[in-house]
Amino acid sequence: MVYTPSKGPRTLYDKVFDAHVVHQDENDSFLLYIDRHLVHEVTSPQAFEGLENAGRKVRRIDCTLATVDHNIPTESRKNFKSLDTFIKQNDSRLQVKTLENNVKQFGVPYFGMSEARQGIVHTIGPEEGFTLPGTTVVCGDSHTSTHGAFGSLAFGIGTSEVEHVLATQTIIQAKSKNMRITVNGKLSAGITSKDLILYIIGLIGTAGGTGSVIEFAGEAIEALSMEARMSMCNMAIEAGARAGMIKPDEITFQYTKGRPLAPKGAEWEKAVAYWKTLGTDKDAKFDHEIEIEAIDVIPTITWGTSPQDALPITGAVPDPKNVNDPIKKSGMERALTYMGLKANTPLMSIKVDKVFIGSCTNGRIEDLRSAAAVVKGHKLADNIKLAMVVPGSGLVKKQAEAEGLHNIFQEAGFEWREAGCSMCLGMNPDILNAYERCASTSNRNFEGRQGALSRTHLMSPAMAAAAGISGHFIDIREFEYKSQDEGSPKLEVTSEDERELESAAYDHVEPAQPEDAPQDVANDELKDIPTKSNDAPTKPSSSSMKPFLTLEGISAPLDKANVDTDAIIPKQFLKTIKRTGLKKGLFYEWRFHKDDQGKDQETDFVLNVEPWRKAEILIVTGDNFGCGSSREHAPWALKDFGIKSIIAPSYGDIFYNNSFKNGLLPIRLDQQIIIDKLIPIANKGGKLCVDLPNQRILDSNGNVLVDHFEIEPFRKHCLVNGLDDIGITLQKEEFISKYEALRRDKYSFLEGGSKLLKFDNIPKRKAAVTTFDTVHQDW
Ligand SMILES: CC(C)[C@H](C(=O)O)[C@@H](O)C(=O)O
Ligand code: SF4
Repeated sequence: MVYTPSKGPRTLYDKVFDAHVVHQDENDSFLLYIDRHLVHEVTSPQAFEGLENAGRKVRRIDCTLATVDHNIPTESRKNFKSLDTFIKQNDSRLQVKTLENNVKQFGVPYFGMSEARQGIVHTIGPEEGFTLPGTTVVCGDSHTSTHGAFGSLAFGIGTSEVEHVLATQTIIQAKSKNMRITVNGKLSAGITSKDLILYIIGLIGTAGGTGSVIEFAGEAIEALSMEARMSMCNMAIEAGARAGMIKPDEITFQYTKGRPLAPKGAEWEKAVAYWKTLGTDKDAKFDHEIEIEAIDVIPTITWGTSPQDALPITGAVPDPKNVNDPIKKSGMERALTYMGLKANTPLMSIKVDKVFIGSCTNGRIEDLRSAAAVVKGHKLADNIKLAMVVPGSGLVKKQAEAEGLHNIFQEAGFEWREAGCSMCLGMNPDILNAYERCASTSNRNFEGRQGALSRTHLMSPAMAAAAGISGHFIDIREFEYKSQDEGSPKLEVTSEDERELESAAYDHVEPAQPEDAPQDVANDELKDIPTKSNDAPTKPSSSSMKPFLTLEGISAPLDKANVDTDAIIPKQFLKTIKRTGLKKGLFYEWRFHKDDQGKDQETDFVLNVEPWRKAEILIVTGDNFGCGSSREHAPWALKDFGIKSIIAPSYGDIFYNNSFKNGLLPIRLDQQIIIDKLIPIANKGGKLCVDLPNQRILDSNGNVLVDHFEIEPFRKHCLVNGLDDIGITLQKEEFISKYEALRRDKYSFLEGGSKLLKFDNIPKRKAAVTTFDTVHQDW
């Protein structure tokens, strides 16, 4: 179907969406062109494997950029010789080496561990100018929303979609709703965008943005630097939104100009002229509008196990006694127990064990500057067991060192680390021990996130640094700085300073490379990397789906809200390079506890008890099932256990999407209907029948319990026919090529992409890691 964008006033999201429609099908499902695809080691192995098994290539290596971030140790790389000696955890090493093998095989530009430009995907994209205004950006990672700070449409995808994008450079999408959050007035001195976004999530909740793309607008947003805008959009996903976006403006252009991959000369002018047209039109309609007064925002931290558990630092731990909703009340009680907190305790009296400054939310140069300004001249409090600063990228680290920030941190007792995700989710050795309390600048405080039974409090870099110095949470506005004399602390950086420092960050000289990196990766013995899956009878690719028609099976109740994907499958199970074998990890922290010998023992969690051990349908009473991370391991684990359908009031967007790609049917139903009609049956372990063709739910006697549930026609079509998305999209080659021709002309400033990256340290003849000469590959 030919797509005709609306002629009326449009939002920023509408405009970027419209500019990328390759094809619209009858069912209101769109094929969107993807300009930028970031790849990391956790969510890509199965995608590359699928590609290889189907004999497909990466369609646009110039639109693809890979790096390693989640699994890598953050200790000094001075003695880095090879991945074999440096990464001690076998599964982490395997995942990193698998990516190195894949980028080599498929010719994808890649920043490996011996590259100064390596870093967290969401830090390196903007740094390199790979992320550009008005583009579509995807990555197998939920915090891809970060890039929306440039006015790009940026969202996280699952592994099946990573494979889809690698193969076709497109993605199948439904149009989201438009939501605008306007922040009027100016933020008070010392209040950061992290405080603001925590405040917003506290207000609208982690499901507040579900189904929507949020545009952040208003005077306070326009005054933010690009890095501060990135922290905001980074956490849009924590508000349940598909993406967060901010209109590109002079601040955006200044930040972007001169980046290695930003357009130059006439192409730059052409690009800016286009980018200036992207702002929301005056009379454009939003489905939801929220207005906030900046003056109301004060330093904000979280107390519980969800980012929405945010409170002003002057507040106290909430009391479940004051809550009527039974699901909320029990969630609050559980969070208090988990966090080891008593109701009504003033937040500022809570002591801290560890401090983590870093992550894709707050691991950029401005974040480190504001933390260093706090730390300068102080020492860590005696009760702090560990405080670490982990720059978001090698270039951030270099810049910080050029400014002497590392000395400030180290003199105060902080550890100064190498770039990576680190303790944000602890897939590497940086984890909290059980019951340790951490002041963290990351974005998620889920149970077990930073280590089993760990306790995370989210806050801004300045607040985390101040907690380290004080030993307990403290209001940054009352903190006594010692560094006024030298022009520090800089809670705000003037745009002039900023420009100078930013350009310095990219004016780097490549460090001398260790002998066997990365040009010699080709010679590395990648013996432990299976290039083909051994344990599956059929080759796994996204095409191996059985049709879903009716399902009759035992139903199990789950009386919880905001079940995040970290809870569905904790991080330690993400290190697999396969799609199978994840049954043990499903709800791991809830299903198992350790006995005295450290062995796993089953708890009385519902899925450990007969008859629910054989449950095929999960009935969830609370909202927002599967929120958080984009890990497709969540539906893989559910399927591996035997769950084939989930019924809940609402879902995290990415999880919802990922489920369909794996033949797992998520059904949205009104909470009251679930509680009244389905839960009584599930509580008894009774059977339910999901009839997808007729969109209804019956009991085992054939009585209709729900005579209609909604499902998008395209998704239903694919499920009942067992259709493979990639196969469907490949039939639209004609439209994709046509779009690419238009793009080469109209958006010529996007051409070139990551293939323009220079790897000065890699002698041409040995450039095995990347093959830049093939831009458009034929199928
Ligand atoms: C590993 C990845 C799938 C995950 C995400 O999607 O967010 C991770 O980055 C996280 O923060 O939990
Ligand atoms: S949220 Fe944490 S783990 Fe996820 S990409 Fe960002 S830094 Fe990495």
